[in-house]
Amino acid sequence: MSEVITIGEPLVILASKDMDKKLEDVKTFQRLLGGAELNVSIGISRLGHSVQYISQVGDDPFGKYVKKEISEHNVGTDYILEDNEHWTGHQIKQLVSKGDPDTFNYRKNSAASYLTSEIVDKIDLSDVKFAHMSGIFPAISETAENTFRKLFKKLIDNNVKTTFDPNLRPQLWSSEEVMRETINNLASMANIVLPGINEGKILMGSSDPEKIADFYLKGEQTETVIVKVGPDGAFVKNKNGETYTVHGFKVDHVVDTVGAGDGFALGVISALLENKPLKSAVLRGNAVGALQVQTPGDNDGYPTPEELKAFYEKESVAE
Ligand SMILES: O=C(O)C(=O)C[C@H](O)[C@H](O)CO
Repeated sequence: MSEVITIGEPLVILASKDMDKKLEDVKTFQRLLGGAELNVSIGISRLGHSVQYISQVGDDPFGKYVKKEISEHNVGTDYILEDNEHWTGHQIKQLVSKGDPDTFNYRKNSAASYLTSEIVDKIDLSDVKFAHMSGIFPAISETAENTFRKLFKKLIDNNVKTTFDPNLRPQLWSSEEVMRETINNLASMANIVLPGINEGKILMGSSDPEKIADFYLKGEQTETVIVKVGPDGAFVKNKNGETYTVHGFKVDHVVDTVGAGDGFALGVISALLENKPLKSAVLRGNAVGALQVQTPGDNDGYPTPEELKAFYEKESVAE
């Protein structure tokens, strides 16, 4: 039983401790936990909401670490299966003084990529108000894509509100064309679509936020599109043609940009769960994104309710 549900692949992140070193030259790594949809789950839980994370890990030390950490973050593990034939996915990540870090994935044939669609029949949606879906899980294998689509259909049939973050990972797709077609098709199944401007450029050929929004508003289930425009915040357009921009927050020192988009998604979802208006939810998305980029891990900057309140006070804004 939970308010939120999501599906994804957890990754053990081996984060470099050697500043600005190429991945092949790094000598010391720190073990952290990541995976976009897991990041969202961790942040939702930190803000006091219940969440179940659907996935599969290997019967290996990384799988055991991942499951233990997930429980410690108070994220539900009811739908995390164990596969004793495949290993848990992992990733190595650079430490950079500026820009986005280089990453390399060891996730081909991972345990999560073998999560079959039978799991979907076992999922109880009775208390679920939101499901967060992202373009990563359907990219990791055909099996994962089938499971993802079956879940999406069940969510629609049960009137569960859905958010969809394209989360482009070109290295996981067989071609850019397959990525574009699949992601755009999946986006049309979601109520709220959360593309970034760079993703818009790749997926529909424009970096104009309104054009991106208009493109995704054609989706069958889509009611609202929120386009992330980086430090400037986010542009919102809904089916009624209403548009507005919600400002971002200035960050003096960016430590690591990874996890900011997930922070945005969880900020929006958690605020909507608390019946805040969409504008406030988008502001919270921007706030959580800004907090996340100030920390080295993929999810360690997500706030508790008290930390979020303190951030708003410091920024002199009200939600
Ligand atoms: O889930 C992935 O593909 C990752 O690369 C791990 C990170 O935690 C994720 O990118 C953050 O969005």
